[in-house]
Amino acid sequence: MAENTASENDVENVFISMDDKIKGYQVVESIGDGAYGQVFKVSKNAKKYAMKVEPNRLDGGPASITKEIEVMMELNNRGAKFFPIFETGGREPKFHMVVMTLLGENLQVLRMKGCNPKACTPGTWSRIGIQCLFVVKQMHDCGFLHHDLKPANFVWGQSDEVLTSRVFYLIDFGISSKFIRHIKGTPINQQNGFEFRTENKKVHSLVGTPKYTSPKAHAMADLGRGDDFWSLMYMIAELVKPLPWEILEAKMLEKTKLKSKLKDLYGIDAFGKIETMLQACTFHSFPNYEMIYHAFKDVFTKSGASWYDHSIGREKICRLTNDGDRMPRNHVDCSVGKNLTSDFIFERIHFNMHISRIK
Ligand SMILES: Nc1ncnc2c1ncn2[C@@H]1O[C@H](COP(=O)(O)OP(=O)(O)OP(=O)(O)O)[C@@H](O)[C@H]1O
Repeated sequence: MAENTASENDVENVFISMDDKIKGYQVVESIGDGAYGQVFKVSKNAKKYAMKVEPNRLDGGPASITKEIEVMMELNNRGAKFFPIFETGGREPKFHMVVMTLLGENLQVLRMKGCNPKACTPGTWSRIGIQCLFVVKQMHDCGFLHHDLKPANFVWGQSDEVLTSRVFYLIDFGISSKFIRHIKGTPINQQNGFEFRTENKKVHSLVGTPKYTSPKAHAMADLGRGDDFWSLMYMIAELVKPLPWEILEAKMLEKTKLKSKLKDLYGIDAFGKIETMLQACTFHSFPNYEMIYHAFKDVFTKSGASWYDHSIGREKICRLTNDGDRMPRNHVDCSVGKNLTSDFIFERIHFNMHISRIK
């Protein structure tokens, strides 16, 4: 779906079986499939990890895992929370691979397991919206755009991790990009040692997954932080009710998306001002994160839901109910959203805050 996808015929044939050992990691089971390759649960020294494997391209072209490793390492080094931790990675004879923190199920799967996959309660979708906003903002604060925000790329922490099993992590940085660059001659960690990279006047292919890409992606514009938020807004709107372009493709999808209004997708007039704000965002703009936060927060408050409700949809998923019963409730850190007071989210990292003022 995403940019740069090589077709099956353009890549090495790679068959990984459950008995294989790769760089000392024992393959345990397959846990995910994507456009670029496969993801396995692996183990080493009694610890479990996730390993993503991407077959080499026959034309010798770059592997998206190389970019993924670069981004993951920088997010880790900058202390960004709720991203997988890089363990090891690199090139094998027939494929590239990366080993990282093993996380839980993705939002797409969780939604399908809920009692009504087509509609979550306002308390649930607003809570998820706030958590996802938090993690995306951290990525932006580190100077990166994700470019492929969609339910399959938000995953819960592992089910047996008390603190993180109900918090969304962001994965898949294969087409992420940096919108800032280091100014030569300044110390690498100095806050004001960065500037915007040059804006591309035109891009040549659609970046991201068509269902969730921003209107500007369809116009082949160089994307900025606001465009990640279009994707996030579409992704959360899909938890409210199916998107009008759900089953459409190509031109019809684009046409329907461009004439749809966020306030109608959410059925809430107040979401209209988020649309206006995002429409005004350029490559350089610092989106109004606070406006999005308050829109979700208002819905959450009115819903009367609790931060400690672990469900997706109206009914708790069986496995979660069982885990939840055993857990000390006040120790479960699904309260990440609860802690997102203005202070926490808006005066936290601000690594590139000054950049918003450079034009
Ligand atoms: N660290 C992880 N822990 C647990 N599951 C993971 C992890 N990384 C990926 N997965 C699972 O594997 C799926 C595919 O992973 P990923 O999105 O990274 O692959 P991809 O080939 O880049 O996919 P895409 O088609 O979106 O480009 C995810 O949706 C998720 O369910």
